[in-house]
Amino acid sequence: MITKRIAVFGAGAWGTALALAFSARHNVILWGRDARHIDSLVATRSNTRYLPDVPLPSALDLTADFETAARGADLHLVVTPLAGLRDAAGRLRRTRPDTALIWACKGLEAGSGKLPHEIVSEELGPGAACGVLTGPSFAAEVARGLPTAVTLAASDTGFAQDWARILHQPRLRIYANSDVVGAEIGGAIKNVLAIAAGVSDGMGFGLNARAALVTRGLAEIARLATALGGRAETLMGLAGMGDLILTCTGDLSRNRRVGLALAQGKTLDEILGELGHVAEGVSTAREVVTLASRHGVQMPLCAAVDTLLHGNRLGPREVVEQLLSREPTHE
Ligand SMILES: NC(=O)c1ccc[n+]([C@@H]2O[C@H](COP(=O)([O-])OP(=O)(O)OC[C@H]3O[C@@H](n4cnc5c(N)ncnc54)[C@H](O)[C@@H]3O)[C@@H](O)[C@H]2O)c1
Ligand SMILES: O=P(O)(O)OC[C@H](O)CO
Repeated sequence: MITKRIAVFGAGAWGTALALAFSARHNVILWGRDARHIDSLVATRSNTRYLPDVPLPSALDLTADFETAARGADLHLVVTPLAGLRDAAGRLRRTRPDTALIWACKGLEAGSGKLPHEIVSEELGPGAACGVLTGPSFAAEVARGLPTAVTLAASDTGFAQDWARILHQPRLRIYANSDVVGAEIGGAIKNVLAIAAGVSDGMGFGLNARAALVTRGLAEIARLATALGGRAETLMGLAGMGDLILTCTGDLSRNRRVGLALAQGKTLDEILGELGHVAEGVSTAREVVTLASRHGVQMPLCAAVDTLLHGNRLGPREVVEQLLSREPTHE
């Protein structure tokens, strides 16, 4: 077994869960940007704000100093919301230009619509040693050691295979893949569709409607991914169908919970205030509509979510009626 020094950036639910899981076999340091939050983790040996009821092992180091975390690590794992990836990659370029970087954030960058690997390439240059960790994985379950399987995708197959082997554990299974675009599109768009599934379930549309939504949603994801150069089979795997099913059906999903609350008539501001976590589907819904239209890809479900979240005050029922009145096409 090879032991590595791993720096995890982002002390929210997912960063904490991954730090905990990897600390079973590696030397892990967890960085958070808020010194007071890190002080509370140090004092209580738990992350009561983002991942309650899970004790942090004594072997897990904690810091609010970015350079301290970055300096000695063999692997830099960025698990901030997507909004923090550009800044983290830029800081790594300055402190550790030789970085091996994996990110676990999902989404399209607000404003630019860029995928995570495009952000990283702009910050670190095109030849950086890097990849994305994604797939069906609720932090609370990984933190409890429940069996989980995810994808590590990198355009350099050797990087994906090497780090998948190093990070793999029996209860956190890691499958290597070389399709970064497919893996990232799967992870980004399933969050938008989970909001739709929450709305549908919250309005009592039933199990048939949810199955239709997941299936037609997967078709939307695959159309966009292939238009951008991804592979259709990636979307049949963990990073696509696997994560879509989990997030559309599992009530641990923050994105699904946004949809459930919209169906109750709550406003987006109220919902995000109460959630206390990031729900990446909210900003990704805006960006995916622009990206899809730029590539001539039809994504009616994602467009409906965007209308509901950011549009001209149509309620869930009107948006669903609009969708149902569309002319059916070939499957
Ligand atoms: N929670 C999960 O189950 C899960 C699983 C897989 C992937 N993800 C992805 O991981 C990413 C992080 O999710 P999370 O669940 O940990 O979120 P979270 O809301 O639980 O925590 C976010 C953390 O990041 C910090 N933060 C916010 N903006 C930041 C920024 N600009 N720079 C640095 N830190 C910042 C917050 O202070 C907080 O500590 C998201 O992209 C999410 O889609 C989450
Ligand atoms: O809670 P969500 O909706 O952000 O989903 C968490 C993970 O992405 C599930 O794989």
